[in-house]
Amino acid sequence: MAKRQIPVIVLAGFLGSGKTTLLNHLLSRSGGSRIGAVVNDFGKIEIDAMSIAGQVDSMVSLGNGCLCCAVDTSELDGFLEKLARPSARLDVIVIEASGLAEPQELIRMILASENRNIVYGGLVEVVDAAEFERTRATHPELDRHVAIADLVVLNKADRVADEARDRLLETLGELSPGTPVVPASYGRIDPELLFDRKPREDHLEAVRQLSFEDLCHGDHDHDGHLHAAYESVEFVSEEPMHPRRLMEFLDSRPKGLYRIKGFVHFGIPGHRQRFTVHAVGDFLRFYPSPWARGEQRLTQLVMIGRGVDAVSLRERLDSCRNRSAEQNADPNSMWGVLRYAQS
Ligand SMILES: Nc1nc2c(ncn2[C@@H]2O[C@H](COP(=O)(O)OP(=O)(O)OP(=O)(O)O)[C@@H](O)[C@H]2O)c(=O)[nH]1
Repeated sequence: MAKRQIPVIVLAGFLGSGKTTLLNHLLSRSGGSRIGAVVNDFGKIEIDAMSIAGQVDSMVSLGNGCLCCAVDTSELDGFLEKLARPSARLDVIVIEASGLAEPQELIRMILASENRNIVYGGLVEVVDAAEFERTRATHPELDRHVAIADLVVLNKADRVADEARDRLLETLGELSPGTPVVPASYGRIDPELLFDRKPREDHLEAVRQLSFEDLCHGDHDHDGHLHAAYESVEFVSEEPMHPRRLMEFLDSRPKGLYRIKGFVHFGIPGHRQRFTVHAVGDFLRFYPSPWARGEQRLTQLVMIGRGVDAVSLRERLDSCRNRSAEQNADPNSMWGVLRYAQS
């Protein structure tokens, strides 16, 4: 009997569209299926990997830079080899691309892999219903990503009115005729939609054609990639953060700073939990949760944007450190943070 090959699904979508949320949903709803994940963070601190660790059957993390730019694909091959070994007993492997990755490059790497245990399983493109029209105006490349998808998830449907959602469904349908588009909130889609989906031949053809063009033009050009214009800035503090000052920073964050993610330690009595923070465009949320046992109380932030001044960002965040959190434990100081908190 022929050996079953493990499908490798690419999960892509612009910064903050909800890829990690969707992956976590899949992991919690996988039933008996065993899922392996490859997580590719854009920033140096692996926030995405930390946000899913613990739930996954097998995970490898590739931080600091887009996987789609790997000149040497042996790194990804090595990871796939590790995940696809029979002893891992995985049913499916999901590659969560960075929010700035070029999915067709990742698909090409999978197609080029000589690993006989795997097979390309399709592209799932996550679209942020609240941000898509704006993002696509600045990044027309996103249309191309939707066009080669095998499943489009119109995520954050809860953030738009019904009419806007219907318009978006229509637009997405036009961008990728014949491709299923499913509206979702918090990535809650039926896992069966992914696992039994075969990549469309015409989409694969489009990717292959690109590959041929690239060959004709020599080395492919990363300047045209989404991430060429973006940079990430990291901030780490062992000292707790001052809630009011941090809120001032977040409320006046520079326009080009599209994405912030990470964990914040305030250390204020009554609020000593880990506050996961997410900003996507204008959206801002804190999610309080207990620290893991033995986890170091740290603030770790990754900020991703265009034309941002890294030095000034770090200076501004430095001035948010609360050097004596105990003395400055004003019970009202958390109010601004709690306004954006969601449990
Ligand atoms: N309201 C709402 N928020 C959502 C939904 N899905 C995700 N979010 C929130 O959006 C933020 C970003 O979600 P992530 O899953 O981290 O997005 P991502 O695509 O993995 O982000 P990057 O890896 O940085 O590109 C988080 O605060 C999520 O809780 C949704 O359907 N509705």
